[in-house]
Amino acid sequence: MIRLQRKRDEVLGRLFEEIKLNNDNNIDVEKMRPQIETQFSLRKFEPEFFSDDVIKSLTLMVFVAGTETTVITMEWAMSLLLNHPKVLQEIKAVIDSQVGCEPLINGLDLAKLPYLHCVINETLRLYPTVPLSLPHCSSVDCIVGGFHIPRGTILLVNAWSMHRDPKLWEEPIKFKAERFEEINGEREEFKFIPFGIVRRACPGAGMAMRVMSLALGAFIQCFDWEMVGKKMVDMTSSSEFLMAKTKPLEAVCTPCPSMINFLS
Ligand code: HEM
Repeated sequence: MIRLQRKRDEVLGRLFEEIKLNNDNNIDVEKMRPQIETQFSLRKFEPEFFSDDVIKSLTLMVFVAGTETTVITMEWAMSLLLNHPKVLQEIKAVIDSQVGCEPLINGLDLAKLPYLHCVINETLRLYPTVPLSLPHCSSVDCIVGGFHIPRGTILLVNAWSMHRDPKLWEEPIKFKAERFEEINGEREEFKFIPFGIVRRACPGAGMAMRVMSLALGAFIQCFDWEMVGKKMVDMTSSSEFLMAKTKPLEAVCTPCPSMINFLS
């Protein structure tokens, strides 16, 4: 642990030095910029709070909370699409007609691809990457579902079972992305909570949805995807804090003829 922490400190330290060198005399509060730069610029106003250690921890949190969750969800989404080739073809057709071959899909195109958004939501419903969310602690005595919960109890919310509850969802086990076309807002009835809810909900949810849509969109725009052999992709999940696939996804991708110029 100590060795790893030192290594982590070195990497972040180098990143800090680079940013400090580039920006020492050049801080423009209005400009869009990476999170670390923003924190450095805030140090001017609250030097005691924004110490190197605090900035390092906040930066690290974004890596820890943001990378694996996003990658695991994309792997689930791609696996579901391979097992449902018609849905994959449908998205591909929309990308071909709405975005075309060049340039690569960008943020503005996402508004034209609502179905891709539904596919990611349906993936997060069936395979919520953080199935038990993060532990919370009750701040007062309360009664939930008839159970008395004393103040100070550590609580886990089982998003996985809520997302598959037949009382809340029609055909809950079925992959049916179109169900999200009808759901008005992702927080409807709080039955869909892959990012938690309210005050301590995931602050990276918007970014995660955007990054996943862009990456999956680009994969589909650039390549034709097929399963390896005739077997369906194995969808067994691990039972860890982050719910990953037990068997990593293997797939065959071939560059789309129309994208070869762009890709090369
Ligand atoms: C598919 C991707 C992601 C999923 C499924 C996910 C899910 C979650 C969940 C369930 C929580 C706990 C919410 C609660 O306590 O009720 C959480 C917290 C958090 N997430 Fe995410 N997340 C994702 C991506 C990201 C990204 C991209 C970032 C940052 C760029 C991020 C940063 C955080 C942070 C900092 C917290 C802790 C918030 C707090 O305790 O107040 N997450 N996330």
